[in-house]
Amino acid sequence: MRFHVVGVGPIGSLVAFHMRRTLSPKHDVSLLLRTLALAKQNREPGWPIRIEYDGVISSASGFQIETMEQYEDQVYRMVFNESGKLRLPSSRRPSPTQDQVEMERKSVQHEDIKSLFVACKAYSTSNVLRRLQPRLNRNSTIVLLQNGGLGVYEEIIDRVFRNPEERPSFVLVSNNHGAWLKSPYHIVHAGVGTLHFGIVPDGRRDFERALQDDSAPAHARVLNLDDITNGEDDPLYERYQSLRNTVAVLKGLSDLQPTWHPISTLQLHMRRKLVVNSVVNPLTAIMGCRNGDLFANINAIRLADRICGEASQIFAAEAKAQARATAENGLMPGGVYIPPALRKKPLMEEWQRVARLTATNISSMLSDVRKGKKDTEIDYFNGYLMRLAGRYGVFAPVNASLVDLVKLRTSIPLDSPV
Ligand SMILES: CC(C)(CO)C(=O)C(=O)O
Repeated sequence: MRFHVVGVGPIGSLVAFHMRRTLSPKHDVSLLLRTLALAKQNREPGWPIRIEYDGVISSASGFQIETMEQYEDQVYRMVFNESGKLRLPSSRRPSPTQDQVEMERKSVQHEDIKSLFVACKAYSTSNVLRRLQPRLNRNSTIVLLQNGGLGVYEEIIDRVFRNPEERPSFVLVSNNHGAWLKSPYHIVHAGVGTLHFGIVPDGRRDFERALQDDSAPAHARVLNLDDITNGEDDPLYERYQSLRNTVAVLKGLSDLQPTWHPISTLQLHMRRKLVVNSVVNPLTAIMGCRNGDLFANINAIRLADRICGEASQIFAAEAKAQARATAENGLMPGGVYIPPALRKKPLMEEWQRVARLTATNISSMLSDVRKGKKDTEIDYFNGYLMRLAGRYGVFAPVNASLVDLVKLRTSIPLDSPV
């Protein structure tokens, strides 16, 4: 089987490296680059990716390379002439109808993508997926590896794959590894963390069936690949084969410490990570400081206290609304359960733990600001919290102010003279 990786920055490269090292050579790992210019940055055979860990450099090669531009360029040249006008196939034939154009487009289309690991920035993900949409279908699997995954997933469902029947399967990942790009295709794995992941339910199949198995004590029940699909006798085998294989690959990336969770547990991990990013990223980006400058600073702690306080109120309101909806549907009337890990104190402890652990890091948002990028992931961190706050009627002025401050920061040139 072929596994594609799009977004070959630090995390995409780290995952591609470990995939290539773990998988047997009969499986392909293709790096899907956005531009031909990126493809030209690495001319070595097999396209080696180097990972530096504790000063030791290891390399993996044998990747296939595809570029999105190459594909789109081919499509473009089939359909349009040099002056950008619709090509007439021959002087005798009438100009092509929209259907014919579509057929030509399909004929130059690359093979379908079965399994796609997406590690590009949150703000470019839905555009990238829209460009790749012709190659993705309901038998494909998409793994979302980026920060801000909850907001990214909602956006993709809303803007790209609107029809649930035709939608690929989705795997969400909460990644805690710290990595940075030393030079193209040379990544420093600075902080070993974990990969928590879960399958988004699709209402067709219970991927967590093993957890209901009464024949085993609750603590001994584990998620089982056979609940995704157990082979060719399954009428939905074609639909879920790529999902099963993708989950098997993720489980096998042992150096990245992966754990497959039920979706409710995964959402908990993602919400905690969301709050960490909503504290560390905007504060480091606005102040131009390292993560480690925050966790012991009294003013940073006071600001973080308000961010975490608002976040915990939002999560509590969300839990109440969900309990109400469940009771209204007559499904499981009962009390409201707010996971203790989403209360203010544990959230405060979590961002301080991560900031201490990644003390020497330059956060990804500060790095975007320093590169002069206009886009940052703020809409997927504090901006996502704000959207939840609006949905559940919670007042979140500190998160709202941070969104504005980060946007102000990126709209004014850094250190412009006064
Ligand atoms: C956890 C943290 C803040 C580490 O730098 C991060 O995820 C980021 O920089 O985006």
